[in-house]
This record gives sequence, structure tokens and C-alpha cells, in this order.
Amino acid sequence: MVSIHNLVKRYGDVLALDHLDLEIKRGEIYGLLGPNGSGKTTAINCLLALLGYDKGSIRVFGENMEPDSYESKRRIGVVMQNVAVFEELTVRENIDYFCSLYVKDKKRRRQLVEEAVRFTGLEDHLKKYPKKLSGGLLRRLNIACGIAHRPELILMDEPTVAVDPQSRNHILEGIKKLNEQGSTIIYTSHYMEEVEKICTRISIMDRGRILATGTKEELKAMIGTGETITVETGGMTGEQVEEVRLLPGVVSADCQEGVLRVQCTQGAGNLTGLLHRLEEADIPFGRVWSQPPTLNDVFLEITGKRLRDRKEEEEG
Ligand SMILES: Nc1ncnc2c1ncn2[C@@H]1O[C@H](COP(=O)(O)OP(=O)(O)OP(=O)(O)O)[C@@H](O)[C@H]1O
Repeated sequence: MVSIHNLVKRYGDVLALDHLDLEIKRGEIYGLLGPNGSGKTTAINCLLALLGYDKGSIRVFGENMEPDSYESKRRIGVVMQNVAVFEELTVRENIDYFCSLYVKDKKRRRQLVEEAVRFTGLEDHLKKYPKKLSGGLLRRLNIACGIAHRPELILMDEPTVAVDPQSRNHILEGIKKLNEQGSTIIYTSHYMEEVEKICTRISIMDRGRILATGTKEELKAMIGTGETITVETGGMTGEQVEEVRLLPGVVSADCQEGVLRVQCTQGAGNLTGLLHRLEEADIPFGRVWSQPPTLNDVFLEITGKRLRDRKEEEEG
């Protein structure tokens, strides 16, 4: 449905897209995951032919995408980072206005506006003006305006930035429903947990390049990092922790306030090896649990950088 090949975009000396390749199939919720400044917005703007580029090609619905590709553009819905609605129109009027740019039949439009309102949970706010809405509700309105005409392809650029958790959930559930109803979705974000939750395929981007692409399971299988094992112990000496660190398959081990955290490589037998070692050393332990690698581990291993997640941001 979308095919981007060898795309290069420079802003003066800044290389924003560095030979970017993307292949997005009908029916996907495709996640573009990357830190701020990695080129996500630039890629979206090029895809929409809002921005020229230096090299490469972009095809959407099997056609070259050009500034005057109006037929293709009618089939695309856009939800950009910056909220773009009319202050002098109410919530309902705004959604109806944007929908009217694509759908002339009034009866059909009424139906579509109602559906968009339901998708975004704006039922109780229809008569309000944008300036009376909270940040989260305003973003939901922005989304409703972008998707009301039921586009085949929806581009969403960080739609949940600065959104409260309730609105965030509404938005994520809405995206899944839109996809179930037939829309293909491209979703850019730097929130790993969101991408992990809703995206069927993910590309990890950094410095204008795609570093890895796959389902979340495929991405996790690409890296050497495996599970993290956590063990509640009665406390361990530095020497005992060091012995754990030297076990086969252990990348790092750390014990704080009696809680031992062991990062392992991928492979079987890490847990039994560790517990066996603790028993041998007469270290009593209580609860033990193991967590598979996260997208954060994937990102960290591929780029050497930590991608800030929402939880980390909230924790400051
Ligand atoms: N109009 C512009 N002029 C000059 N440089 C720009 C411009 N727009 C973006 N850049 C630079 O291009 C690079 C990619 O930016 P872009 O906004 O596409 O990244 P992003 O991943 O969408 O980040 P964010 O989430 O912060 O928007 C960055 O280095 C940015 O500073």
C-alpha cells in the first residue's frame, strides 16, 4: 500500500532521512518507533507530498505520490502532532466540516460524524468550543477530524503526546477499531509500550535510518538480550553477586535491598542455572519471576541508546 524506497531528505546540513526504505501492507498497524529528531515527522510529510525530498521514490496505492495526487490524498486521513481545528466551530461542527471536504452526502456524513464521535468518546462534548476542551479532549477532536471520512490509510504522528491516560486508552482502542474496520494505519511514536500494544509490525528508526523491522516478537528475537530474572533473597554479599555474574548466560547481575536482578542472554536454562547456584551457595530465596526482553531492550541493543518511555518520563 505504501512503498518508500531509498528516500533522502536534507534540511541544509542536517540529513533528516538517510536512504529510508519502508514497505507497508494493507491491513497493518505499522509503528515507526524512534526518539525525537529521528526523522518520523519528516518521513510522514514526505509521504504526504507536503515536503520535497532529495532522492528516492514514494508510491501510495500503487501510484507515485506527488503534490497534486488528489485522488490518493482523498483516501488518506492525517492526524498530525499539532492540533489543527477551528476555534470558532464546536466539536460537532469541526468534525462535520472536515468530513464534508470528502463526503458530500449529508445523511452519510451524519452517520460518519456520529461514528467518529463514538470512536473518540466525545459524546458529552459536542457543543463545546475547542478552547473549552482539555488537552486530551482536544487531541481526540483532532483525531476525529482526521478519520471521520473513513480513509483507507491513516497517518498518525505522535497522537498521544501530552495526553492523559484515559484519553490515551480511548485513542489506542479507537486505532485498533479503525484497523478492524479496514483502515491501514501508520503510527509514529516514541512510546514503546504503545507501539508494542497496538502495532502489527514495527520499524525502529534512528538518525533518519531504519535500523530494524519486524513484529515485536521478531524484533525481540533479533537481539542477544534475553530474559531478566528477579529473585527475592534474604540479601547477598558482593562476592556472591559476582559469582552469579560469572554464570554462563548472565550479562549482568545486581542485588539491592535483597532483590537480585539478573539480565541474561537468549537461550534455555538461565533460570535453572541461577536457582541451582543460589541453592549451592545456601542463599535462601522467596519469589522468583522472569520477564522477556522489551522493545526498550531491542532499541538499547541496536542503537546503544535508551529510548525514553512514558513510565520513565513520568518517573522523571
Ligand atoms: N524545518 C526544518 N529545518 C531544519 N531542520 C529540521 C526541520 N525539521 C526537522 N529538522 C531536523 O530533522 C531531523 C528530523 O526531525 P523530525 O522532526 O522529522 O524528527 P521526529 O522523529 O519526527 O522528531 P519529533 O518527534 O521531535 O518531531 C532533526 O534533526 C530535526 O532537527
